[in-house]
Amino acid sequence: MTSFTALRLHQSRTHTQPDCRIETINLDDLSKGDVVIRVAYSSLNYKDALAYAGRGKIVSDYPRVTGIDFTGYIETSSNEMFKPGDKVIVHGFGVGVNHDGGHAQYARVPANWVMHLPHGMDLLDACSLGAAGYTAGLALHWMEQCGLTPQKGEVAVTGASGGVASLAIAMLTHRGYRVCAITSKTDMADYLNDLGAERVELTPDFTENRPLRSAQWAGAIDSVGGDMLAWLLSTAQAEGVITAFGNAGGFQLPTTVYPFILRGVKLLGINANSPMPLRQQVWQRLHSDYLPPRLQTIRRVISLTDLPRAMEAMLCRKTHGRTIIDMTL
Ligand SMILES: CCC(=O)SCCNC(=O)CCNC(=O)[C@H](O)C(C)(C)COP(=O)(O)OP(=O)(O)OC[C@H]1O[C@@H](n2cnc3c(N)ncnc32)[C@H](O)[C@@H]1OP(=O)(O)O
Ligand SMILES: NC(=O)c1ccc[n+]([C@@H]2O[C@H](COP(=O)([O-])OP(=O)(O)OC[C@H]3O[C@@H](n4cnc5c(N)ncnc54)[C@H](O)[C@@H]3O)[C@@H](O)[C@H]2O)c1
Repeated sequence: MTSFTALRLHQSRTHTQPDCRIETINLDDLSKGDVVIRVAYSSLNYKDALAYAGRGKIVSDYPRVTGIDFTGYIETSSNEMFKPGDKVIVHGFGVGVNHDGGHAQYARVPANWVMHLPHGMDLLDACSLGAAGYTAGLALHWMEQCGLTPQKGEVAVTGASGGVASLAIAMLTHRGYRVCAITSKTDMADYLNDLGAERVELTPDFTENRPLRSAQWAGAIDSVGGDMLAWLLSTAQAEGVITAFGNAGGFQLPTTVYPFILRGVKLLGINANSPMPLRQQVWQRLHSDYLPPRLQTIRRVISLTDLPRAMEAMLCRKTHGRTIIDMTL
């Protein structure tokens, strides 16, 4: 492993969008850590696409290997928790943002960011879940902690064809929830029905901004933010539970206090960068009762060379499901 291939962003002298290069680098080029991992799979998340485009304050310094999640084998470790060949997953902790990430054949990270895969889980399925599956699982975990059950009523999932949302639909329907998939893509109905959605609705018209509307949802999982999240709050049932983790459609929240004080609606914030004990708890469930079926339908496997094109497509809302990078291709 003297040298290997990586996708790195470099600061551009002329543009806010960084220069993206697939290049040969050495271990010494990577951020520091006591564990070296041979990356088997990494994935494309919205945050990687934002980093690629230089949008938002995602990457703190350059050059930077992108990739906020990955699975692979321990190559070397000076920490006794890990031995060569162990199967592991890494996501969060600033990986791919202020520490080199998973869009490379090798990654080097501190040992306390690394998690063994749940026993029996394979590297491809684990990466197909990745940060996205963890986010969907964490949302479901907190919603159920707040009393959501399938008997309470329908659950809405917005940005429905996206990575987190596709996994959320498969997880929810597998657990017996009735799901309404809300999408702006007219050609995605068959895909969303295949994942188990009972109904597919097009993004509503937000022009009439009302504090409350007819109550529909016992719960909602929102990738979009902005007007969409405000609309979900205004259409939630009494004691409905809404999880917010996304900003794909905007970061403002033009709402009122009425859903909270007249219907007792619960708005839960979801941050996938959780402490390790919570990660381990949710990952165990992702390998048991939360394990979504249909991962093969949700994932598309590409090579590192194809990744810049996939990032462009994600920014234009032309991707669906999860995009997985196989580092051996
Ligand atoms: C997988 C996870 C995801 O996909 S999350 C979605 C992708 N993330 C984004 O789009 C957010 C990108 N970030 C931003 O646009 C900016 O950092 C935002 C949030 C607007 C804040 O910028 P600005 O108003 O300039 O403030 P600032 O950078 O001086 O920070 C203010 C205080 O907030 C903190 N902060 C910043 N970023 C984070 C973060 N990611 N997590 C937790 N805290 C954060 C800063 O440290 C700062 O606090 P302090 O003053 O240092 O105590
Ligand atoms: N809080 C966290 O820890 C956390 C973790 C993972 C993802 N996220 C966020 O969740 C969101 C989804 O991430 P992903 O990786 O699934 O991305 P994705 O691109 O796969 O999915 C986003 C979906 O939202 C849709 N969308 C975008 N703009 C829209 C709009 N204006 N109206 C309606 N739909 C719109 C897209 O078409 C796509 O289907 C992103 O905002 C991401 O940053 C947050």
